[in-house]
Order: sequence, then structure tokens, then C-alpha cells
Amino acid sequence: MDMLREPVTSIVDADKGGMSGNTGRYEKRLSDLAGLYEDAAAHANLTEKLGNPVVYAVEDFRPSDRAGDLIYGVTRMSPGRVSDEFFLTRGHIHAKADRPEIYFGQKGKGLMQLESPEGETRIVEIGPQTICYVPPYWIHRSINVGDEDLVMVFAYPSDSGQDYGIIEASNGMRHRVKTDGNGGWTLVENRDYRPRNSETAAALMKRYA
Ligand SMILES: O=P(O)(O)OC[C@H]1O[C@H](O)[C@H](O)[C@@H](O)[C@@H]1O
Ligand SMILES: [Fe+2]
Repeated sequence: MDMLREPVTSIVDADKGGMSGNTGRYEKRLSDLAGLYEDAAAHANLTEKLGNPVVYAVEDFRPSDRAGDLIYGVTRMSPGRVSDEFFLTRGHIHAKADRPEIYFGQKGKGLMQLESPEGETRIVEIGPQTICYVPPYWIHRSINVGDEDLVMVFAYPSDSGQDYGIIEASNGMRHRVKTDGNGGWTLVENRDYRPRNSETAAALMKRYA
């Protein structure tokens, strides 16, 4: 039996990149992004040089983990680059792959990189006041392509879960986002990418509940 609960508010601090009323918080450090970058030596050197800084932090409100409920929060991502690749999140597909997500840009300049089970790439630019809808079944990762913090509000169904193994299994996402050397970004094929076969892709499309 579901109990009637009280409404909740959180005040978003776009500048600091957090919110009040959160039930949890986690941080990822540069060392947690090992293996994601083409230039592993540059990643190791930078991690050592900078003293393994926090590169993104998430504050969220999790009312429950039940279907029909909603988790929301704020992500703050530091600006920076490992060689010619920007700081990014690990990326995932939802464990219940048919669950969508909304991102709402607050501060900075970011990209949402999306990849379909069949390996198509989409890039969505996210700035302040931009809402990005990540539809069901897309692998997604956020990238800070600016020179200040990237802050985004997000919300997704509470029972979504995150599957990080999918990106590992294909040796990364199909494309890498690199600096164009002119203050912008450009897409480059990931030469280590192993496409999912059509059975694996089809199975992902059936991963719902
Ligand atoms: O989970 P990661 O891929 O490391 O990304 C970090 C976080 O980014 C966003 O804020 C998502 O909404 C979170 O669900 C996610 O956990
Ligand atoms: Fe997600």
C-alpha cells in the first residue's frame, strides 16, 4: 500500500552547483575516469599533477526506488581537459533501458552525448535554460566543453538504475569529443570502439520492465 507523502522543494544553487533538501551526494575524482580517455598517460599525469581533484559532484533527492517515483538532483562538472578530450561523466544506459531522463542547464556550456543501441551518435548542446530530453534506450554522457563549471538539474524515474558496463563492453562510446583547437569542439571516431552486434542491440531494446 502506498502512503500519502508530503510535497518537497529544493532550492537550486546554480552558481555553487548544488541544491538544498538533498538526501544524498556523491563525487567522482579524476582517477575514477581512468580508461575513458584515449591518452591514458596524459590522464595519469594530469591526475598526479592536479592531486586527483573532484571532477563532478551530484546532489540528489531520492524519495524511493519504486516505479512511478522520481529522482531529481543537480550535477556540477568542473571544466578541464585530458590532452584534447574534455572532462566528462562516465556515462551509462539505464538498467531499465526504457526509462528516460530530463536535464535542465543552469550554468556553463555542455554537451549531452547520446548513443543508440545500434551505435548512432547524437550531440545536444546544453546551456543555461536549455532542457534536454534523453529518450528511452539512449546511452548518455555529459561533457563540459566550456571554461567554467557546468551545472545541470536532472530528473529520471526512480527505478531506472544505471548500467555502466555497456560503455566498457564497447571500449567506449562510438565518438570522442575533442577540442577543435579554436575554443570549440569536434567529433572524432573512437578507434577502439567495438560495435554491438544486432542481437545485443535488439536485446537492449527489450530491456524494460
Ligand atoms: O552516473 P554518471 O554517468 O557518472 O553521471 C553522473 C550523473 O549524471 C547525471 O546527473 C545523472 O542524472 C545522474 O543519474 C548521474 O549519475
Ligand atoms: Fe541517466
